[in-house]
Amino acid sequence: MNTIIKGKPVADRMSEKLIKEVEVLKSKSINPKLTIIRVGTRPDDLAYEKGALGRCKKIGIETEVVELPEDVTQKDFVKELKRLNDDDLVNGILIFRPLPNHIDEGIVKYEISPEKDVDCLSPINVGKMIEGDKTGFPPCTPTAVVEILKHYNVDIQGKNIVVLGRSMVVGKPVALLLLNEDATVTVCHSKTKEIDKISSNADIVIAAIGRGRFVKENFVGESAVVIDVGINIDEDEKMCGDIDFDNVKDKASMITPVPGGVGSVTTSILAKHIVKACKQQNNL
Ligand SMILES: NC(=O)C1=CN([C@@H]2O[C@H](COP(=O)(O)OP(=O)(O)OC[C@H]3O[C@@H](n4cnc5c(N)ncnc54)[C@H](OP(=O)(O)O)[C@@H]3O)[C@@H](O)[C@H]2O)C=CC1
Ligand SMILES: Nc1nc(=O)c2c([nH]1)NC[C@@H]1CN(c3ccc(C(=O)N[C@@H](CCC(=O)O)C(=O)O)cc3)C=[N+]21
Repeated sequence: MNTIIKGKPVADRMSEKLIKEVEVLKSKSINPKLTIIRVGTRPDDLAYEKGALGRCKKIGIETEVVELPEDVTQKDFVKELKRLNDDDLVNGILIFRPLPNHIDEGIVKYEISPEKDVDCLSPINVGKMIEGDKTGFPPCTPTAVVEILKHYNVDIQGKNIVVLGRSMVVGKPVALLLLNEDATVTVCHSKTKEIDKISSNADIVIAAIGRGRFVKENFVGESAVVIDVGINIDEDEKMCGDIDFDNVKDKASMITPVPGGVGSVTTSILAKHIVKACKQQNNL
């Protein structure tokens, strides 16, 4: 028996709570605001932008997109970022990644104000995440994974969790967040040997490798919980995850779909971070 665990109920429950919180802020003449910095028009970025703007609008969060040309200089990029850091009306800044090659993320990450860094680009927020300091902002997608597990009452404490992928965007932070929730975490990557054996021993498998339908039933133990973070486009232009859903679904006890899974919760976490940043900046 398996249960398909969808993102929408998680996102909807979070939204309801956020709508009320924003109403309270607005009654005090405080208007939470997100500013997105997008360089160029990558389809990935545009997909996320559409979801984020829609979600914020529903919740009552103001939004603005600063669209910079593909050939924007590093100097102009940083100038724009500093302007937003100094703008008291902007509570959260989201910079789409990856940035073009000529803009050095290693410099940008030290420029964004940690108080407005709602998707964990700043090393200050990375440090807070490692320490489990709740005043920071862990990245939205890994936080969405933890939120889904908690929403569906999946035990995390003491469980063996295998994370497939070790990027700074998903794999590494999700492993740290789950470690902070008292799981025993194993992180696998492209150099891991016998990855299917390791993965199939886990109580919970989290896939974030960026390869469409790569993970088959031999990666999944009987009754494991399977969380699919992947967003890929297949040969038929259809969105699919890193998990081969049809191949795995009967073996898993719970499994997230793509679309309709983790991706749909990511934008709610972003909205939650904006409200949190806004409150912190207003000493509430
Ligand atoms: N739902 C959402 O909101 C979001 C979804 N995503 C999606 O999540 C997925 C992962 O994204 P991201 O982390 O940025 O991707 P990256 O390409 O940055 O990282 C992929 C990771 O997977 C590992 N990997 C690649 N191939 C294999 C393999 N065959 N076996 C084992 N490990 C492998 C890589 O290992 P190594 O380090 O050794 O190279 C790397 O650590 C993508 O599909 C992306 O679209 C991303 C952001 C948000
Ligand atoms: N700093 C930064 N953080 C990111 O997390 C980040 C980024 N930059 N750059 C771009 C990629 C890509 N990405 C997507 C997220 C959701 C959808 C998506 O399609 N979401 C749908 C739901 C998809 C589903 O249902 O699974 C929605 O919001 O409605 C797509 C792409 C985030 N990224």
